[in-house]
This record gives sequence, C-alpha cells and structure tokens, in this order.
Amino acid sequence: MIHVRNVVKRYGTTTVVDRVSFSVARGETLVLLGTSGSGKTTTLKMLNRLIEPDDGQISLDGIDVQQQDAPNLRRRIGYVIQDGGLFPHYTVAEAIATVPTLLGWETDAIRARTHELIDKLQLPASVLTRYPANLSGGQRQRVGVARALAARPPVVLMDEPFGALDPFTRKHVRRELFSLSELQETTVVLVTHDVTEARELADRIALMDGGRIVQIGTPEELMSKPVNEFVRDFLEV
Ligand SMILES: Nc1ncnc2c1ncn2[C@@H]1O[C@H](COP(=O)(O)OP(=O)(O)OP(=O)(O)O)[C@@H](O)[C@H]1O
Repeated sequence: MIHVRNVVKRYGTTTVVDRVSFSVARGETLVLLGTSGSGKTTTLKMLNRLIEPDDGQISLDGIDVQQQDAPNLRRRIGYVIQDGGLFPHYTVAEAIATVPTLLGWETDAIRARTHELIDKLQLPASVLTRYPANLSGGQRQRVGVARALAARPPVVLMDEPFGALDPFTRKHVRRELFSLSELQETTVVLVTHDVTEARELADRIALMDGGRIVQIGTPEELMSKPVNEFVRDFLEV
C-alpha cells in the first residue's frame, strides 16, 4: 500500500530525516513513535506531500506520489491533527462535507454520509450547525476524524491526534475511534510520542531517533527484542 524508500529531508546542513524506509500494508496501523524532534512529523508530511523529500521514493498503491498532483493526492489521504485541525469558520457539517464536495458528490450523498459518520462517532445531530469553538476537545477530535474519513480515503495520516485531550478523555476517545470498523479497515500512519498509545493502537511501531528508524516491528517484538539500550529505555522494558 505505502512504500517509503531511503527518504531524506534536510534543512540547510541539518538532516532531519535520514534514509528512512518502511512499508505499510493495506488496513495496517503503523505508529511513528519517538522523542520530540526525531523526525516523525516531517516523515508523515512527506507521505501527503505537505513536505517534499530531498531524496528517496514514496509510493502509494505502486504509484510514486511525486507523479501525482498534490491536491488530488491529499483528497485520497485523510489527515487528522491535534485538536481536530478544524477551520474556525466552518460548521461541523461544512467541515465533514469539505472533501466530498471537492470530489463532486451529490448533496444527498454528502448529507447521508455526514449523518452516518456522526452516528458512528456518537455525536449528537445538534453539533452539525455548531462551530469548533463551541465543541468540547473530545468532540472536536471526533469531528476531525469524521472529516478525514468522509470520502472513504484508503489512507489516513494522524499527527498526535489525541495530543490536546486530557489523559482520561484521550484514552476514551482513542479506544472508541479505533474500535470503529471503518478505521480498522483503513491504512493508518499515526505519529505519537506516547508509548502506551503506540502499544495500544499499533500493528507495528517504527521507533525513531535523530531522523532514523531505530527499530520497526510489532509492539511485542520491540518489547521482547529491543535492538539496543535506546529502544529498551524508550519502551521502559
Ligand atoms: N521548516 C523547518 N526548518 C528547519 N528545521 C525544521 C523545520 N521543520 C522541522 N525542522 C526540524 O526538524 C526536526 C524534526 O522535526 P519533526 O517535527 O519532524 O519532529 P517530531 O519528531 O515530529 O517532533 P515533535 O514530536 O516535537 O513534533 C526538528 O529538529 C525540527 O526542529
């Protein structure tokens, strides 16, 4: 599904992503885990071309992302960021409708999909006319996910999606969202610095440090066979 080969990103003389390679299978959730500044967000943003790599290849379904028109590519890749990443002047209904509208969906189909999503995400219909400022943090996050899933993209990227929530809400919202069959069937790449979150959500974890992937594998593999002290310390095993 997603293939990343020897990708490099430099700012001036500093290499912030250094020959990173990984693949993500269809329906898999890969978590990019690591300390602040390890290159997780930069790696994620190269997948949907918000950042262009200096070297290496990234392909989606066998097609090099560089050969695809960036706005079109982004319509096929859902993107969820901290606090939902919602525009303040869009109501919830408008936010969820954004990509389906760009893709030319009929109004009825958009309305049906919007109601289906708020139902699945256990949001009351009354939120549809509200603006993000009038939602709780947990609701904003659910709406952010609804917006990302609206056009049924094959891939969803998430950057610290639960980072703005208090620890209790965070655990609750992530369990609820990741139990959605729709999200389970989608290929997800998620960035976090939270080990518990990574262990709970990941099919595989790529642990990053200094712009490189130190170890990649299932949570159990990293826990039982850490390749070095850094992995052992980070995962506290
Ligand atoms: N536009 C930029 N210009 C210069 N340096 C940058 C730029 N964007 C990111 N960096 C640097 O690249 C490194 C990696 O940043 P990145 O945001 O990918 O890390 P991260 O692992 O996602 O960290 P965090 O969890 O804090 O977001 C950092 O040292 C950062 O300061």
